[in-house]
Amino acid sequence: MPIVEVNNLHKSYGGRAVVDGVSFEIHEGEIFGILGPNGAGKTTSVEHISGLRKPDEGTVRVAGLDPVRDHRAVTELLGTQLQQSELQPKLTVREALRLYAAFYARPADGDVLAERLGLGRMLDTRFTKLSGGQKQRLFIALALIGSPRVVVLDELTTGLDPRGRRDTWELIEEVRDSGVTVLLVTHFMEEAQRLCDRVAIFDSGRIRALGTPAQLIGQSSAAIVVSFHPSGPLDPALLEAQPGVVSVHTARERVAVEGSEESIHAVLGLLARLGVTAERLRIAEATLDDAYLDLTDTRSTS
Ligand SMILES: Nc1ncnc2c1ncn2[C@@H]1O[C@H](COP(=O)(O)OP(=O)(O)OP(=O)(O)O)[C@@H](O)[C@H]1O
Repeated sequence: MPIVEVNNLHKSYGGRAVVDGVSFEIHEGEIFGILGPNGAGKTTSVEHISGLRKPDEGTVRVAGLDPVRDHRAVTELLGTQLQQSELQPKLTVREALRLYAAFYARPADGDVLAERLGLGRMLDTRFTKLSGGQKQRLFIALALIGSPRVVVLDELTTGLDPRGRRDTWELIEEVRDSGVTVLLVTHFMEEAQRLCDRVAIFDSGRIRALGTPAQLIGQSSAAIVVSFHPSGPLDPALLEAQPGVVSVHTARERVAVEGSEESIHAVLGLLARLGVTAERLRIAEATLDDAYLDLTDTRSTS
């Protein structure tokens, strides 16, 4: 049974559809990613799962419960990452964990959680004295303090340096491995590709694509980029005419051909027939970033 079910969700503000018929399911034990440009309706959808918004139409269920009607019960099941501004600067890590533990019927042991998240030696440190990465660890700890079955992490690694981001990814994987389902809202494609079991790409209030990162990359029209220095003159129009080729770019004598897997064989076959050698040949697979740009209208609506 899915732990989260969103079915035909609609939400409008001032007559404008912000969430326009969104449906998806999150399976227990997975890391589910939500991606999309600013204003795509990601946070609004997630706030419906947390019971902070009431759908205009459609249904949302968390472990079979209605987040609005059964708000108290859903709060016990769902941990939400807090925004930085919601913490008192003078609170210590221990005080913050105790304070938030008091909201739940079956809280985790704050000291054990702090230890697990690498904050064991920071228990008496005030919030303002923590580094960006330590603050993020504390937010994850606070999201987990109620022993939730699902944890919602919204733009968790924004503002972190590459090292801090990678450390946080490992933490999120540990959280998933401990049996907690993770809903991750992110703008970072690399993060989604590395972490998420499945991803939904939102755009203008709708889901444009949903699947594993590999499936979404496979759906992208330009799944492969073949680039090389041709040993002799080469007409780009001949390359463009090959089956599976999406685009051809030439920069400083290097030719880059984007296309489907089929295009590799077609391009290499053409070069062989023309007697042109592909020097310094590189074949790169598309990333989730390429798939995202392909699948979304990247204009911001907010
Ligand atoms: N309470 C509200 N009243 C009016 N408009 C709202 C309200 N909440 C959200 N919106 C609008 O709904 C749209 C979607 O917002 P939402 O925060 O869900 O987008 P998002 O995909 O999370 O964007 P971002 O990546 O910028 O966080 C935005 O245009 C926003 O201005």
